[in-house]
Amino acid sequence: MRCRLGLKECPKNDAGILRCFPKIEQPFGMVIFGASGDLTKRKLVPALNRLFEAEILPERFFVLGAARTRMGDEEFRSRFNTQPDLLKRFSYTRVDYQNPDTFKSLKRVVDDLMKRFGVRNLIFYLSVPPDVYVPIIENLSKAGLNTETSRIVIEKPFGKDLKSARELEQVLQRSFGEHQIFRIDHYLGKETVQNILVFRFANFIFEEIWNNKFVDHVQITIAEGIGVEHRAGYFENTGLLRDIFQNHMLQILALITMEPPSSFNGESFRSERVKLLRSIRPFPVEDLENWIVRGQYGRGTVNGRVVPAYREEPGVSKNSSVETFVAMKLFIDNWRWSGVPFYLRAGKRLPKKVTEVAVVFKRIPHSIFPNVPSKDLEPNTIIFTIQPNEAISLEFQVKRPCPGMTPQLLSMDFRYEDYFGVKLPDAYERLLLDVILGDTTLFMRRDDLEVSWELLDPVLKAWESDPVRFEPHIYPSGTWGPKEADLLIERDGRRWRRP
Ligand SMILES: NC(=O)C1=CN([C@@H]2O[C@H](COP(=O)(O)OP(=O)(O)OC[C@H]3O[C@@H](n4cnc5c(N)ncnc54)[C@H](OP(=O)(O)O)[C@@H]3O)[C@@H](O)[C@H]2O)C=CC1
Ligand SMILES: O=C1O[C@H](COP(=O)(O)O)[C@@H](O)[C@H](O)[C@H]1O
Repeated sequence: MRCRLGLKECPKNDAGILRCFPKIEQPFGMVIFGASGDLTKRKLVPALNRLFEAEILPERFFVLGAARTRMGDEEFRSRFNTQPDLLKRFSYTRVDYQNPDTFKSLKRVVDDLMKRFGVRNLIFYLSVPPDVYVPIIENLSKAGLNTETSRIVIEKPFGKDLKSARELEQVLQRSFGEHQIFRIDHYLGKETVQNILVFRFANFIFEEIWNNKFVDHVQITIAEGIGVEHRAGYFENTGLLRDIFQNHMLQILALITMEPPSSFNGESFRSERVKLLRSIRPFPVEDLENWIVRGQYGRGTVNGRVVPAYREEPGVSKNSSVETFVAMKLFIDNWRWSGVPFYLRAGKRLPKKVTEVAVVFKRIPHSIFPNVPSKDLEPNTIIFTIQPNEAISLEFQVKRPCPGMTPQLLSMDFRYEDYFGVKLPDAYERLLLDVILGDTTLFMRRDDLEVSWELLDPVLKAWESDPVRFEPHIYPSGTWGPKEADLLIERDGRRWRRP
């Protein structure tokens, strides 16, 4: 099938990197608040660099870093390993996020850059901890920078709870139109996450079995081997539930379970996603421990390296009760999924970095094979390996090539890199492109946030109200979390996959 560029094959450069986005015509300026931080260095600038190398970015654009850290243009540029011609478009200015006067100076700097580069469209990227969003938005408005042609990108976790998320939305709506607001969850930019939709809705056979008549349970794992790194300033005020579940986990769950939208573009896709989130059963706070397990990594060994406990990390309180691991069980109360348990887990300092979804089907009702009871036959499973080694696998039974009738489980695997022969574009490449183009399809809508916080707020409040009862269970780094997380699924007669 030909793609929107009319190509039957995905073009790639000699490094095997996918190069098939159309060149953008309209000029833009991007102001990155918090540009001295981790996201800018690890994700935003590398994504801009790849778009630049692919000659996708327009001739006229600039990037202005804005943060409190004192540095000049050259020091800012020296932080990044990118094409020199790209760095020529980078500059830096100091701002105090709380001080309106510094935003007046910022406007002077921006106006000058807009003249120099012939730019009208401004993008403000808030790559700062959530606590700082509101003052930045209000000061952009006071300085008159929130023009009709400007756009604003808000990073997850979109506030800290339902109340602050609503306050953030009110401030946002006062300063920008809905079409100008890009609430980013970068998992939606991942090719493998988007492919869940193509797998489900471009193939007839899977949708017919994608329900409680055939599915026994679903497991979603978002595991990381890294710890909090140098992000204690953010993470100590956030925790794993806000950092990963309120956004990435719930978005993946929604794509796996939502009803088919009438169209991918426009509001239909986003509406079906929100409809699904609304059907998740609220957690019973009276016996929350039976539904949600909190963990915090202790000392241990990851990939052969001895690592410190969370509480020993720089910037972390010595008696911090912030969770670095969460496992939960939930139900989706609708016709399609009624009665099917969903087991979700995410954490830091686990044995490896892997994100996968496993749709586990029911066992056969009766075995016709001598000495092979149905309980010994592993069920069919469809596994979406979101990252790394991106793939989709189907596990099924075949006959072992020997006398008798002995089934053997094997896996049929589609691996992106083997099949397409390209390295997948990073999520931020696609999402930055969509921001520049003004396409909000892969971004969160305000009701996405409303619903996800409505679901998790009672959990956060319960944890805060009884810190002793909900003290996180310490687990050794390099393990799959506290044993309580295993009990969560094992008491239902199931077990976590070891991806
Ligand atoms: N890092 C990641 O992998 C990802 C991060 N995100 C989101 O992106 C945003 C930024 O993340 P990240 O770059 O990792 O964050 P950082 O902790 O690196 O903070 C970014 C910048 O914000 C400023 N900052 C840090 N703490 C405070 C504070 N308490 N008050 C005011 N300013 C502060 C600092 O700049 P200065 O002091 O110079 O002003 C810092 O360089 C967050 O909302 C995060 O959830 C989303 C996906 C992935
Ligand atoms: O949003 C976040 O995501 C990263 C993991 O992103 P990935 O694309 O590498 O899976 C996580 O490390 C970070 O804590 C969180 O803020």
